Amino acid sequence: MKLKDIYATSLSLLTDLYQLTMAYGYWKQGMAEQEAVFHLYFRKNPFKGGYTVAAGLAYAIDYLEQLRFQEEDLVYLASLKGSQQQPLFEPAFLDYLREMRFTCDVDAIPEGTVVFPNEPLVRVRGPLLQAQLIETPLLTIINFQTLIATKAARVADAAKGHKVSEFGMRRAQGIDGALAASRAAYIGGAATTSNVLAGKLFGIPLSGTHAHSWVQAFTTEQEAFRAYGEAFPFDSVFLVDTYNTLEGVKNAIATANELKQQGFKFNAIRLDSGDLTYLSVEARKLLDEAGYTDTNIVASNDLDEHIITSLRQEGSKVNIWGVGTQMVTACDQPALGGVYKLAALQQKNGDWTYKIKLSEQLAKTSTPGILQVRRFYTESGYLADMIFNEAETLPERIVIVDPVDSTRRKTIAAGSASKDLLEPVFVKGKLQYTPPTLPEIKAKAQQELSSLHESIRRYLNPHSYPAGLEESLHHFKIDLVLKLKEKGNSENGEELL
Ligand SMILES: Nc1ncnc2c1ncn2[C@@H]1O[C@H](COP(=O)(O)OP(=O)(O)OP(=O)(O)O)[C@@H](O)[C@H]1O
Ligand SMILES: O=P(O)(O)OC[C@H]1O[C@H](OP(=O)(O)OP(=O)(O)O)[C@H](O)[C@@H]1O
Ligand SMILES: O=C(O)c1cccnc1
Repeated sequence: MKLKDIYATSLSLLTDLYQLTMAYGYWKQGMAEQEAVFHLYFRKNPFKGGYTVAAGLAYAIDYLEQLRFQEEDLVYLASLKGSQQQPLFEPAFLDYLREMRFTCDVDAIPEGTVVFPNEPLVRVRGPLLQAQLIETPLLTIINFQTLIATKAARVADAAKGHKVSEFGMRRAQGIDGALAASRAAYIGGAATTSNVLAGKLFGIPLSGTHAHSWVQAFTTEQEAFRAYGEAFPFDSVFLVDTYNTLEGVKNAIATANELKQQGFKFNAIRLDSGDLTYLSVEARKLLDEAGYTDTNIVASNDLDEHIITSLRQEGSKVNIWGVGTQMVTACDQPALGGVYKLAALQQKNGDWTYKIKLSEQLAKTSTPGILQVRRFYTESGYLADMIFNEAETLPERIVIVDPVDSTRRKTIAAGSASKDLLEPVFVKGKLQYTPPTLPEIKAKAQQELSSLHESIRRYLNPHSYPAGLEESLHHFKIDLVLKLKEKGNSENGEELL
């Protein structure tokens, strides 16, 4: 298998084996077409933060649009054997998969939206077999991009309006990790990427400086700067720390002076080691004294939101931040714990049976229903989010209950402005949604983040945004949990309304 073949292959087998074994089981039981509702949501904001930025929907749409079992996929599935060397799947099931077309309804919260724990980012309604099959790919796409967009939003917030350049490809989790991270980091707040393929594929603006090896390749540092400056008279950034940082700044200034007559524009220097506050302050003095007051100072070296905050508080003169490893790998929390849970199943008579997954911890108990998220807001920002069952009538008086601590409640004044966050994306398998462009998604994320109170955006013990269950849904869920516990957990987690 060559790399190019990986990128050309059908993605229909990009799922866990158990999705296919369950699909086979549902098909054998005659349950394949039974209408089901699943929700994709996470339980905790990443990085001990107060918010999350949704991302990855455009990838998920592409995945769902191509979902169709190809002959090569079916040949592979036909080759799979069980422990007694018997075929894992019978041919008639593979014929079913061959004819299968995606026919689910998918509703999703648009990319760039600020979201909170327990809110369905994606709701899938359709034939049980199909809706189950797509669990793993939806999670792999949405979990990762949402995580990285959130990390990037935190980094950009720390930079307080300074440009953040994403430099992460070399440390990213493989090729797709690098590409998806560049996309998500751009959504979250990075202004540019160094990943040229991400520039080509997604239209993200590129930026870059040069490496230490460039300086090492010449006899002297000044020769290296001169050569680079001649090659890029308007776009050079000199990396000044290969030997001695402040001597490097002086060499950069001398080179800029030399090339001035040729119209050279002294864009920036980059610092990549040492005490970035001290060195940036000293570098700024040298640059200003030489008349280069507009020359920028880029810093890199394992930066994250906390180091950037600290450097800013220390009075650093850095005004462009190159951030790689920590942002694209989300080093301090390398996965978002998004899950995909069955919440309702339709009976033959058309009635819904609501489903629940119990857990010892209430926080991990899923929410039954056909859920929607309603966001209440005022002119000055977001007020609260309510998760409710769209299939039931809402009471007059709106009370939102924290899903983990039911003593925390918020009553919403009648007539408050609101919008529902889940939007139709696929209707009966047909795409009905025009995905916004990447710059539009990025702009939305910026606007959304600015609607959040500062106390929710802070890193340390952020205020928790009121996002919870509509009161009657909360009661329904708790009653169901209690009933199931009484039955000793041995019976199906379900309730007919
Ligand atoms: N003034 C500062 N305040 C807080 N953190 C800083 C400051 N200056 C640099 N840092 C951070 O401290 C860490 C320094 O790491 P380390 O000591 O490994 O780098 P270095 O020795 O300076 O450079 P390198 O190993 O890349 O040559 C980096 O994450 C850097 O961003
Ligand atoms: O530190 P990051 O946030 O990941 O930013 C990207 C890093 O990649 C480059 O150096 P590289 O890591 O190749 O070498 P270095 O560690 O010796 O600087 C660059 O000089 C940055 O330091
Ligand atoms: O352009 C840069 O300066 C760059 C790119 C990738 C990694 N580190 C730095």
